[in-house]
Amino acid sequence: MKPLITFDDIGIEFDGRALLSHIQIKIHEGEIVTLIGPNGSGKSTLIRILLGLQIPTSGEVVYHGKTRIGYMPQKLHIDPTLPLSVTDFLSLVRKVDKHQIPEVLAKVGIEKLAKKQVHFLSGGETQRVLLARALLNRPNLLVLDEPVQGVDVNGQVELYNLISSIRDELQCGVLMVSHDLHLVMAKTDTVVCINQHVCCSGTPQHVTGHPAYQALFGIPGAAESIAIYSHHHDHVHDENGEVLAADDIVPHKHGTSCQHS
Ligand SMILES: Nc1ncnc2c1ncn2[C@@H]1O[C@H](COP(=O)(O)OP(=O)(O)OP(=O)(O)O)[C@@H](O)[C@H]1O
Repeated sequence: MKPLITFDDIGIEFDGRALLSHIQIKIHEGEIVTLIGPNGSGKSTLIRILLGLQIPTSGEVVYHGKTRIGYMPQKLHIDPTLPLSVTDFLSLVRKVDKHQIPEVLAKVGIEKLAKKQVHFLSGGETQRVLLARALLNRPNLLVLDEPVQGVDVNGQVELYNLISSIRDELQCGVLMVSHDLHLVMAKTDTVVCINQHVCCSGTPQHVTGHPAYQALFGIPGAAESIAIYSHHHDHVHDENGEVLAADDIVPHKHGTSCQHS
């Protein structure tokens, strides 16, 4: 598979503190890469760096050839007093060829909503409109920041299936942020877990093949709430997110104040 972009040793600091360090990720044509990580771990910042909206403190994004990015943000922000149909909304995209609009609406399965006001759309319909917008101008890299936000579980599965079939059809690369590895797993080629640095990465099978992960996913009902970031790490972070050297890891000593058994 041909590489599309590489995050090459990306680092970024805010207020003198490292948020991301030495991030190395390559995305290929036809590959779905899912970024997971705790809240505030820098997933959206990494996407902002890719979009050129944030300058990294170190490293660079390498674009291998011509990259046309289609971006789907987390949420749709539109003035609720503004009457705007789905077609009007998609027409606002810069340099859009309006003839493409019915085509992208059909691709995401909402051609019937072309004239509907965007404020009256359901959560799932809104996400499909945002996906349709990302597909305008024929991208070869789709960047999706939490594409299933505000959608019920069945709708989430449908959206992941749709993203996967779009990838199959367009052979584009896909980089998406997800909070739910459990649902997205079947539709992902590569999972990258970031928490300041790349903690672990590989196929979902590789990540979920770990005994600690399997133990958590094996408990019905527990998976959704606790298993998302539960894979094994070969290192320990301190309270600032820094990786501790082996010598600095102090084993826990039980005492009278312990609240556990
Ligand atoms: N321009 C900025 N200046 C200062 N701090 C920033 C800036 N941009 C992001 N941050 C901080 O960086 C941290 C990471 O934010 P980011 O949105 O990238 O995390 P995330 O992993 O996408 O989180 P979530 O899962 O909650 O969406 C946050 O604490 C945020 O406040």
